[in-house]
Amino acid sequence: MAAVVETEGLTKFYGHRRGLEDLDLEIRPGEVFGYLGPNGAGKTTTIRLLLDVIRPTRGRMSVLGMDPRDSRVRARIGYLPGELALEGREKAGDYLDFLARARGGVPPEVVRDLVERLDADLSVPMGKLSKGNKQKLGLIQAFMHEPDFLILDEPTSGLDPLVQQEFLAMVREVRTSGRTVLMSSHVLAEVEHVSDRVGIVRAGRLVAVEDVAALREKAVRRVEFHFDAPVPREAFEGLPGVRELRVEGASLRCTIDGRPDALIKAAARFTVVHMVSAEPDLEEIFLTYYSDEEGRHADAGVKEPA
Ligand SMILES: Nc1ncnc2c1ncn2[C@@H]1O[C@H](COP(=O)(O)OP(=O)(O)OP(=O)(O)O)[C@@H](O)[C@H]1O
Repeated sequence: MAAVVETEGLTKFYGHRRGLEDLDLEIRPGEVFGYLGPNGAGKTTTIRLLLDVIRPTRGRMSVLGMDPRDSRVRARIGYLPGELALEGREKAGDYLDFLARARGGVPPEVVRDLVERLDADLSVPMGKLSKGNKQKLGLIQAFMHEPDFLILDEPTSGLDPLVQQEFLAMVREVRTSGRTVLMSSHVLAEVEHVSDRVGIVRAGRLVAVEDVAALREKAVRRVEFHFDAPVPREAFEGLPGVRELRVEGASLRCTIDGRPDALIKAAARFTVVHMVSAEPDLEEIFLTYYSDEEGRHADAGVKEPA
């Protein structure tokens, strides 16, 4: 099947300032693509180009197999902007009804269902919406007409953890139905559980595209085993991927790089009473893409405080 997004040498300069340069990107049908980078990396520029809000300095692109200037493209896209300009005294709920009609008559129960799922309070005038409710309204209008392609710019900002979970469930449902999602974020943790692939953009350039499953396999995990009796250190030395090995009496701690298979088989020769394996730290891998030759993190803004 044809790509949902295909760009070739896509470039945008704002005067002399680089917004995006030579982007070659392919987003496949039915995938959730996480588009990651720190502030100012070029994520919003990419999104605005795909939506024909701004025009490229050079390069070419197609969206849903068409030129983004083709007016038929927009109707098949659901878009959540990074910054929603929602002002005025009109009730937020009324504005949503207006959008539902403008999208060719979205059934009221579909809108109601989304309002309930995201626990949105739209009873107030738009100018008085809280940041979280503004974001929810933005999501509802992006999802409600069941578009073929969802473009979500920083979708989880301002959502509390429970609502974030519901949002991620909605994204998974979109994928299950064979539709496609592009979501930007500056935090890997926000997109890694739902993305099939992530693209990492920095200073206007795409520096990597990675399969999330492959990233996870490469990731470093911290592992602990507790046995019913002391174990010999030699039994665990030299195992593939095992580093920082510490054996103290009946406890073993180490990091494991890649598959834990050999370590688990070695441990299984003794009686394991307890085992702890931390989630792989993908953020660590992600940050290596942002390090310069000296290993410093070039963009401190990438990592959010925990
Ligand atoms: N309208 C504009 N005029 C001039 N420069 C711009 C304009 N829009 C973006 N830029 C510049 O282009 C670069 C990329 O910005 P962009 O907004 O695409 O980044 P981003 O990754 O979306 O960041 P953020 O997370 O802050 O939105 C930045 O250096 C930014 O200052």
